[in-house]
Amino acid sequence: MSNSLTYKYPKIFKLESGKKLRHLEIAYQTFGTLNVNKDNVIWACHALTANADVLDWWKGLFGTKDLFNPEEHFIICANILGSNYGTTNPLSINPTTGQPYYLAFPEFSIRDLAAIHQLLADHLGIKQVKTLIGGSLGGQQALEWSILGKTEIENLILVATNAAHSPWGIAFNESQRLAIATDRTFFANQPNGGLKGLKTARSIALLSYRTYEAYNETQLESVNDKVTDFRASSYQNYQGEKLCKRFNAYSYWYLSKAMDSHNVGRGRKSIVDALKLVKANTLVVGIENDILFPITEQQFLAQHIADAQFSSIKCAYGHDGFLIETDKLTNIIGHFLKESKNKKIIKLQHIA
Ligand SMILES: CC(=O)SCCNC(=O)CCNC(=O)[C@H](O)C(C)(C)COP(=O)(O)OP(=O)(O)OC[C@H]1O[C@@H](n2cnc3c(N)ncnc32)[C@H](O)[C@@H]1OP(=O)(O)O
Ligand SMILES: N[C@@H](CCO)C(=O)O
Repeated sequence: MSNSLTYKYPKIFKLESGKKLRHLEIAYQTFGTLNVNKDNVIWACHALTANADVLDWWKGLFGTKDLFNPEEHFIICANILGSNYGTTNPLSINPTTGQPYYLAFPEFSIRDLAAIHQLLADHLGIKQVKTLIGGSLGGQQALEWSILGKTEIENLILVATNAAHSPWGIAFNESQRLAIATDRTFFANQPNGGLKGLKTARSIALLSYRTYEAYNETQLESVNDKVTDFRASSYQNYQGEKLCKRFNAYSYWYLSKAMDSHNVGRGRKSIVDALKLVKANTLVVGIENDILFPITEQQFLAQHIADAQFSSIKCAYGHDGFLIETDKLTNIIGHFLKESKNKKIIKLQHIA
């Protein structure tokens, strides 16, 4: 039912910056079967450190017993450029030197990630996506892809994301890169270069993914006499080390820069004009106490994307709630998709 595949793009991929990437490989997974009408595609875009296995990291929303069910849908998720889960990334071999790229990897943008989704869709012969969904950096890609307008996207679901990355978000990312850059091994260009820095970067990032309340709920001490060795300290260390076991500092560096670059208004008349280019039935979901992508950003998206619906969920976790609150997302998205289907039937009846 699930397939792990790689598409080797036969041409040179031209990045938004004008730089060129040879030997682009896109690692992706599919779940389920494309139906005869080719109209059951659900395309998920992953966030910063996830991978193409959407049934693993978004379980509860994607799975045999879930809303996006591979027995009914053809689910596709591609690992993004720069990430270390199979797609071309800074540790891949640079065909010019025969050595891994490391810091010679070209910088890329969210728009490049969207263009690569388009390449894969073309390769798979997919002209229509029933539902395109992404949260956080995944939502940024989904939005850019919808604006690109080359594939017909029936439903677009944007969760905890924005139209342009905020100064606040960029400042968080820059602080994480500063942490990586203090680790001199990062500049030695070796597979585990910068890991100490990456640990600190994840610790900083976590503060933006969680909330004051979440730390109180999970890390409060049960005794009052401690002066050191706090649970919250151990949690930060643990989370930093956990990421270092499955990621690398170079991918993190480049992906965080791509996130900073996100601005749908770039090279277009304005952000508002760019949002007007979205043709899909759109649902925007915000998390009420998300400090990284505050709810005003999703309200803005819903205000400027034609006929978009807006919904919010409560989650003590904050931003990472988009990965955790799958029951709430299932309710909201399920309802939206039902309404969207009814609207389509009424439209078709009208035409007939
Ligand atoms: C190959 C792959 O694994 S890639 C796919 C996995 N990653 C992704 O998809 C990226 C997106 N996912 C995420 O960002 C996260 O997994 C989330 C947001 C969904 C959940 O985060 P989690 O870290 O699981 O939850 P939370 O913040 O509550 O932390 C729980 C962990 O911290 C540990 N922990 C909690 N308190 C402490 C403490 N005081 N000291 C040390 N460790 C602690 C728990 O034991 C638990 O450990 P575990 O992850 O080994 O089970
Ligand atoms: N926790 C998410 C990032 C939040 O956008 C991840 O590690 O991918």
